[in-house]
Amino acid sequence: MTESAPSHAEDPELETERAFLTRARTALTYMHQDVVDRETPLIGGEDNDERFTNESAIRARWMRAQALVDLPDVPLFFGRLDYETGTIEDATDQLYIGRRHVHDELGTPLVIDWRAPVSVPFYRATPSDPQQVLRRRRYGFSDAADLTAFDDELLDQGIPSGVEDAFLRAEIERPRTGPMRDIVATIQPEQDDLVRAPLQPSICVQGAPGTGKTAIGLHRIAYLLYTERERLGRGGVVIVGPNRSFLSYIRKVLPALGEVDVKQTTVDELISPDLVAAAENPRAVAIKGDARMAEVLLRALWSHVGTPTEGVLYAKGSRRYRVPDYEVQEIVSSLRGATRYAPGRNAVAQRIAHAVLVRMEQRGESPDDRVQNAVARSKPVKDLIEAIWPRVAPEQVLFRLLSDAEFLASSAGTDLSPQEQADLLWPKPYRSWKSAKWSEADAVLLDELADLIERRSGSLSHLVVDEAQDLSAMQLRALHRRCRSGSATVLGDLAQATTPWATGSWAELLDHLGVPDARLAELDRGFRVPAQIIDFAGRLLPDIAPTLALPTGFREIPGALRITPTGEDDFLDALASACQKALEGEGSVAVIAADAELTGIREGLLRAGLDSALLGATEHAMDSARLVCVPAMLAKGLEFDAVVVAEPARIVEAEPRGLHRLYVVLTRAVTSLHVVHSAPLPGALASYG
Ligand SMILES: Nc1ncnc2c1ncn2[C@@H]1O[C@H](COP(=O)(O)OP(=O)(O)OP(=O)(O)O)[C@@H](O)[C@H]1O
Repeated sequence: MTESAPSHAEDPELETERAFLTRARTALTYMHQDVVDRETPLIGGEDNDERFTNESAIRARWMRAQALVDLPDVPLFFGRLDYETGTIEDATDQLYIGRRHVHDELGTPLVIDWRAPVSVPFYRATPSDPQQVLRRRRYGFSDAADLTAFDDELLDQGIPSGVEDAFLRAEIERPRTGPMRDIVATIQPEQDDLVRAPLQPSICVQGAPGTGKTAIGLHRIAYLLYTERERLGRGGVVIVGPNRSFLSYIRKVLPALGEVDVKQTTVDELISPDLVAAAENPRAVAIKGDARMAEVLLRALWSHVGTPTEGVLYAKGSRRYRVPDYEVQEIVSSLRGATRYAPGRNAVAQRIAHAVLVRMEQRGESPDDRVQNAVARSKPVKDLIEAIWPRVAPEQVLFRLLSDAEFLASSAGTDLSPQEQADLLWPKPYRSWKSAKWSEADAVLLDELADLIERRSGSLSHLVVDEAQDLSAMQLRALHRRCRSGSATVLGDLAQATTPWATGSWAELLDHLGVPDARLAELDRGFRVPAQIIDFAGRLLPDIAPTLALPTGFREIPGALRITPTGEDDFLDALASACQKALEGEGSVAVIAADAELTGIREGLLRAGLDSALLGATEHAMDSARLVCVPAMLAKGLEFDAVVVAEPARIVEAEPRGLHRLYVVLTRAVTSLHVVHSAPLPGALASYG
């Protein structure tokens, strides 16, 4: 806790609270040891079911033990609610609220999980609606998780704390080192409403930078795993983030909340984990992400089904049965497009076999189902199907589309312009579909084709999609296929959409994701970024997202924003001194620049005398180095105490949606932003001053 929170250094009550903390810690250690020591009851036998049951039991015990590990730097409780005697059934009238449930050796609860219904008033009670709470106590902790302070609100007397904001502020301003922390002690009511929203309907949060979207998504998962563990356990939960740096940044939040079994991945890894992606031209990537490709693929696939010109002649002993060409044509055209492609082949075989059976019956025979199956598998039927409804792999279809201009044109119809078709074709085609190298955008198309050929089971129970505004229609469709009957938490900000294939509207995006009825909530109270910085970056909004409201900053910090114009020759010196200045403060520092400039900037900073020990090699050094160089393309979702932005004009020039990218870059700072530029500031920023 910083100085802004109240301190009670010599207070005997503080000593009592500390003693209680020690007692709770001991109890947790006991709970953990109990799970570790307990034998897992295993069932005898070695068949698959029994082995699976035993493995599941061992894993469940391991996970429980993991969830009960006491993390030394994470306080066990952060608040207390006092009720009038007798208000809460089966519980004491004083509840300590913490990250997980802790009980003593007799089973008496010591700390109540923040997710339990009785904890809700900690987040929602107000002096005007005390929800039967007499007193709400919040605790302050040192970075080493020592209890250092507390503050009371006497809600029944309508006395607000007066320092509630100070707690939140102190929490936000605690210097950043390493990965993201949980916000469980200070979740705000508008956030709590989304965290505790029921599993259905899905929710979609449009939120300005730093409004807590990512935090909400993670806490919501922890909450849902508490209230709906069984339903979610069936299919599992997956969090999809924009890239590995981001996933590494958020990796510790759920474990700190006791949840150690949630998969966190990127959309590319989820769709095609083993792909060694080939590079490709950005215009092709944008077209491949467009929803029109779904129609193009559908046509391309079904164009493999031909029109039969001959009937089938089936022989059994000396007898011959003929199904004429027009009847086979009818069968094929009634099934074309009516099922998935692969089951369609079987259906055609069965229908032809049935037509043979009818002829057998007409001759007084009495064939049964076995005969029908034998006919369906017979050579003449199989040969016919191979000729008119051939087996195809997704790769074969896409290979033809990307290498054969005529095939592409006939599949594209009027959906793609001639220029778009030209952009899609490989400049140098591969020799065969087996030797083709696929890009990430291709992998999504292959996924779509695979589903058109054979339906995917799509068993996930819940999907959290962070930075969803950047996903293409085709990626969203691929995600939907993995979670067909589940629900979703969709998080994003249209103003931060930097991909050329971004859909641009929540309605359209939710439709592609298969959750058109999701509840849409908008957040505009920014916690990360000081007000002056948000106001500065917000000048870009009328150009990049005119429909969105201007966000507000929760905090003002004097001197939070600095802008230094320089000449070209002095640029690196000015940048180095901005870094030195930023390093004088506490916490993490990032220099963010256009990707292509970064290596030069890093070398320039070292030449200008910046201590190489302080300077991490890449953004991956975030856990250890004080100062990291971050390419603008990877800044999304990250945050640093101090940010130095080098040459915004270069960031804007580097890509088609460069102004959106700049908006992302300018909103990463918790405490200070220093912009150093030799070229004029882009867009509406130019007139700032
Ligand atoms: N209620 C809160 N209490 C303390 N800290 C908070 C709270 N809400 C948000 N924060 C902090 O503000 C910062 C921004 O939160 P988060 O990254 O979740 O925002 P975001 O909306 O996802 O931002 P962006 O769109 O820029 O990625 C984080 O450091 C988070 O811990």
